[in-house]
Amino acid sequence: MNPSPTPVNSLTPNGLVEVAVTLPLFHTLTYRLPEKLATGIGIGVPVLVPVGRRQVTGYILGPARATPTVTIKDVNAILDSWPRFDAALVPFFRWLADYYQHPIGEVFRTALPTPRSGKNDGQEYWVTLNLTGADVQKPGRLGPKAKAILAFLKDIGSCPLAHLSRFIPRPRETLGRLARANLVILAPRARHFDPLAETPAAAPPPVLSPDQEEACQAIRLALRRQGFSPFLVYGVTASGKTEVYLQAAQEALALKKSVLVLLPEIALTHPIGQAFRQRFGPRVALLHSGLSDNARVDQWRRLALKEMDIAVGARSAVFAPLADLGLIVVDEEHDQSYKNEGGLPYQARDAALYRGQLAGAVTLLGSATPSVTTYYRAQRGKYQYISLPERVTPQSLPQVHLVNLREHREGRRLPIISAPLRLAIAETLSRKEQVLLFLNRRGYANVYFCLFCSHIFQCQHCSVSLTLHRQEGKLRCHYCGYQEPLPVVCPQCQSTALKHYGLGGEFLEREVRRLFPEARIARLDRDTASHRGKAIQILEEMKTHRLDILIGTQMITKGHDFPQVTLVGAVAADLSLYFPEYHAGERTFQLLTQVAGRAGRGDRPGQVFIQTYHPEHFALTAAQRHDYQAFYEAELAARRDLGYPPFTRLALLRLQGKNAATVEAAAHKVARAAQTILRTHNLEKHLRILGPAPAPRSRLKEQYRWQILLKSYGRQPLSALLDQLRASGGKGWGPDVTLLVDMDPAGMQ
Ligand SMILES: Nc1ncnc2c1ncn2[C@@H]1O[C@H](COP(=O)(O)OP(=O)(O)OP(=O)(O)O)[C@@H](O)[C@H]1O
Ligand SMILES: [Zn+2]
Repeated sequence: MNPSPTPVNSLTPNGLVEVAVTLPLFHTLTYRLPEKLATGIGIGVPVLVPVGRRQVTGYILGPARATPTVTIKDVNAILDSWPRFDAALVPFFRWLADYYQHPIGEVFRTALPTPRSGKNDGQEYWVTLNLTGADVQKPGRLGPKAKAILAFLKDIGSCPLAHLSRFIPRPRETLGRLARANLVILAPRARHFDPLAETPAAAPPPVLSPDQEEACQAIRLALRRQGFSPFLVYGVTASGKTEVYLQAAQEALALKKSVLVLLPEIALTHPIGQAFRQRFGPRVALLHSGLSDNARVDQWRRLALKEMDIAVGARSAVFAPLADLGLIVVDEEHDQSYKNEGGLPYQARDAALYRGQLAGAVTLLGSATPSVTTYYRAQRGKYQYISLPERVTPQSLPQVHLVNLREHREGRRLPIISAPLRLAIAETLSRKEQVLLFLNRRGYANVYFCLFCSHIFQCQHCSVSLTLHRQEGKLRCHYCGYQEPLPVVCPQCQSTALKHYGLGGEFLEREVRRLFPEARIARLDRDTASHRGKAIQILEEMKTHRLDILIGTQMITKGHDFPQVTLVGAVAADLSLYFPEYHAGERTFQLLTQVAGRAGRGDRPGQVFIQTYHPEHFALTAAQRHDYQAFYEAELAARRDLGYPPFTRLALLRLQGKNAATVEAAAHKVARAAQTILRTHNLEKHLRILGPAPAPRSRLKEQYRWQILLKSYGRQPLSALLDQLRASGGKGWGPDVTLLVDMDPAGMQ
């Protein structure tokens, strides 16, 4: 198919092009496209350009917007012939840079897969037989290896060289001779990676429930009308949202539009990708950072070249090069994983909404636990509201029990699994049904300390305590990766009375194995799923009932459809309540409702045990009663009182650097500058500046951190302040201090 990038040479008679270079620059640069490079090159093509003495990767955004007065340098080379994005996406990238106050070059660095390096990367050699079947018998003077190769190829015609080498060792030299004799053709081909190759055969689509039918009608109507049309699809767990997305995609494809589906977690892209592949075949691409670089680039290329027109992926798939975008689905829209930390700090759901607006696409935000902000907007009519209040599966929502841990001490001991939960697990196992245990903490214990002098083992690079990983015999920092062997004496008082508290998944697993030695048990968290494919494998084992009990962090709470799970235990439901964040209650309600939603999705009823010290907290009681509305109203009232989103917009200014004193000084300087701007621009009524203060994690990865929180009524005052601030901080805020703007921060940590 034709790559057909929008040609720039026809648009730029003077040969000047605008290039975004992958450097922390807030502006784009102008280069001349030499005649010899100009043919076929277009918007989105990666090029090599000189910046100072360096050669830097950049992307062509279009003809130069203005003719600069300085000398203009030439584009040095074209790195690849196919465009990474088309003209329609350029305004999207500009918006990202602008909204997130981020250097435009870095936007591209975050958004795009890196161009291939190395010559044959992404290509492989194929061997093809160049004879008719009869001729194969003829050539008499060939050695045994040559004959073996021809015989091998006779059956299959052609295959990758690597495949041939598995059967006929070291064939290259012989192949060279055969190629020179025109008996075989040896040529490179683009390597195809198909991450969804193993998709099992499809079951026929179900008969839609009346609610699903109604939802699909509304979405179809919007698709046919064409134009931006955002929806909140609020559907309880197992209400069949996936089927609604599939139906919507069907309609979009019928209208010759492309489809983008976002999921918050890599592990979820796989089953949903498979559901789309089953329905729509090989036009479905899978995009996430867990794929190899080559596979990712290959999927990207096939989308850009319009060989595929459905992209299913995690957060960064929001940048996927889909032309004629008609439908965007953001599943589990409430999920915090949509926020990128590090690099460009974008929120993929918010970015998807903007992309939908630019493309004139129907944009579906789906969740059983919509974020308060999304629900608020739907109530105010900004989004169309679709509700799927019932499960489509045979059983209704599970019964939820709150277990008050205060009442379940066993002597002086506080068991990690209370008696009621233990009994329920035993009964569930005896019925040959499955159990899911949720504990949102990794490792064995997250605090290791000296009983004698109370010394707490902390990371050398971060102001956080080290987590005990007992199996490995290590203390590890969950922020920077620092690790050390498990100490046996306290460095402060030389005592050997070292203890731990704050139990994590590793401990829970040990305990579960002890209590239920017969059960088949696995644990899924970032420790056990560190290598590619492992998470998918564990989830697959769970789905096919080769496991009885799955223990996991938030990775297992949402989206998954395990019909034989009838018991869910939330082991320490309060963990997320203790976070010093304004949305701690929201997060707790979401986690518990989602994990509860994994129970009873098949033929048999489900039940849920939530272990807590705060059974009276509204986030827990609402989760127990499956009462989103009650939770929402209580939460919204609190947000209004305290001036938090959706009533305000937040931005966090983070200052960081290696020297504590300069960072602190810079933080005060920024705060003073912000106050001045506030006064001079009459923004005081609309915006509040809180801080500066040391960040809750005052040191991370050797960087000292201070922060200033901006709370703004409306977006305008906030962007006015940030623009002014950037202008006044032109020369930087202090030696080796960086200022990062985190728009709509996910947390204050
Ligand atoms: N109309 C239907 N009739 C019967 N079964 C259906 C129907 N629609 C979907 N299902 C099945 O119901 C199960 C739950 O659907 P799905 O996983 O889409 O739920 P969901 O709404 O996305 O839930 P969650 O928010 O928990 O992810 C799936 O196994 C799906 O195949
Ligand atoms: Zn650390």
